[in-house]
Amino acid sequence: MLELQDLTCRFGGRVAVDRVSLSVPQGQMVGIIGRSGAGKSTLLRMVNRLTEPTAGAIRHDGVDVTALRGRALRDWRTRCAMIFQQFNLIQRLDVLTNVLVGRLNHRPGVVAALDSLLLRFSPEERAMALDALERFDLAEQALQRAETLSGGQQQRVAIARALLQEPRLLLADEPIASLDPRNARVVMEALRDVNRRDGLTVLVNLHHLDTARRYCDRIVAMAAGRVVFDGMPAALTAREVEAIYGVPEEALEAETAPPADPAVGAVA
Ligand SMILES: Nc1ncnc2c1ncn2[C@@H]1O[C@H](COP(=O)(O)OP(=O)(O)OP(=O)(O)O)[C@@H](O)[C@H]1O
Repeated sequence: MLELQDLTCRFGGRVAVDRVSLSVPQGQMVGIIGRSGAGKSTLLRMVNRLTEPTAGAIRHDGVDVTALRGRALRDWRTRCAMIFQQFNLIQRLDVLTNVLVGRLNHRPGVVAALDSLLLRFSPEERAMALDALERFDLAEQALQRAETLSGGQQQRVAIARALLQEPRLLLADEPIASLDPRNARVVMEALRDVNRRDGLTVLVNLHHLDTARRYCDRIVAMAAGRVVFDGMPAALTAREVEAIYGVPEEALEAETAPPADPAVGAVA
C-alpha cells in the first residue's frame, strides 16, 4: 500500500501540490489528470523523492519514505521506477544496453559507478533484458541504437528498463504525450500488462480522459495542487468533468495537450 498524507510541495511562494492524501493499494492502476500546472508531475516526482516534499508524509508498506536517506533512498528509487514523456534513453547506445541500465541500481554505489562506466552485465542480466524486450515485441531491435526507434518503441524500451529494476511501483509522467494514437495505445497496453501480470502499482499522468477511463482502475483529478476528484472511471462523466473544471472535457484536453511534435512518435 502506498499512502500519501497531506503531501505538499512549495516552490518559493507557489504551492505546486497542496495537502494531497491518497491510499493506493498494491497493484492498482491510477490515472492522474488535470490542467497543465495542476501539480501532477510534482506529485509523481515526490513519490520517488526526485522532488522533496515541503510537508506531509509518504509511506509504502509501512515504511516512511519521506525519512529515507542514502542507500535506503536509492533502494526506494529502485523499487519505484519512473518513465517520462521523452523516454530518457541513451540515444547512442543500443536498445539492449539501455534496458540493462535498469540493473545498475541493484549494486552498491562504487560497484554501480564502475560497472556503469564499463557497462558490465552478467549473462543472467542479459537474459532478463532480452526477455523484457521480447515481451514488448522488441527483441529484433535489441542491437539497434535507441535513436533509430520510433517514439512508441522507445517508450516500450523505457518500460523494459524500468522492469529490470524489479520495481513494485511504476510512475509514468505523461508517457504517451509525444505519441500518435496507435503508439499511445501500444504503450498503454504495455503499462496495463505490467500492472496486471507483474502486479505493479502504476501511477500515470494523462491528459486524455478516455485513455484514463479505458486503462485505469481509478482516476484522480487535480486542480491547483489539490485532489478534486478521486473515484472509479465510470464516475468521471463528461458532466462531472465540466462541473469540476468549468469547461467541457474537449476544452480541458485541448488545454492540457502538449503541442504536436512531428519529429517523435512515428508509427512502430
Ligand atoms: N522546479 C520547479 N521550480 C519552480 N516551480 C515549479 C517547479 N516544478 C513545477 N513548478 C510549478 O509547480 C506547479 C505544478 O507543476 P507540475 O509540473 O507539477 O504540473 P503538471 O500538472 O504536471 O503540469 P504539466 O501537465 O504542464 O506537466 C506549476 O505552477 C509549475 O510552474
